[in-house]
Amino acid sequence: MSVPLPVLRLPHHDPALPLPAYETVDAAGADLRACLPEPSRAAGLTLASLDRAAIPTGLAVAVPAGFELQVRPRSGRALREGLSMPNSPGTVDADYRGELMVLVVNLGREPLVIRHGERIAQAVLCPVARAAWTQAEALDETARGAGGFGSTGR
Ligand SMILES: O=c1ccn([C@H]2C[C@H](O)[C@@H](COP(=O)(O)OP(=O)(O)OP(=O)(O)O)O2)c(=O)[nH]1
Repeated sequence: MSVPLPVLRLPHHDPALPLPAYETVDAAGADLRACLPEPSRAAGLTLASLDRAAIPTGLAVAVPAGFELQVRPRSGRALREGLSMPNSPGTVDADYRGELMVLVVNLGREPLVIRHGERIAQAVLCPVARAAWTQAEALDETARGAGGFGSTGR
């Protein structure tokens, strides 16, 4: 299924950077690139261990109603360096028109550098079902009941 997703290059977007793209035919996520502010473009942005930052993409999107865009970490740098997202998966709502941001956290022990133009996260377009929250007096019974948190197999 291919869903049109309008994407705007904001005025500070670096035109040399490509729009998000799927790297393989069946990739679920399109990679998002860091679009750093001009002063940090040459050196990149250094994140100390356990530091967080909101990384701009320079892009805004209009997610169609009935969908959300999930922003997720990429596995490679997560494994190698601990580059993660404190809000993973980030939720981009269908009515959001601000800049698409990637919240990152350095879970590694060493500082890491986010470079301008680097692919720092991936965006997955997902259908959303909205719940009609209705107050109830009782819930139907199930075999699991209130068991959870490792209750099975004991
Ligand atoms: O990784 C993310 C997460 C969110 N957003 C944008 C789009 C989203 O629609 C908006 C609000 O996100 P969220 O609902 O997660 O934030 P909140 O803390 O609940 O704030 P709000 O009260 O604005 O909803 O921020 C991003 O650009 N990247």
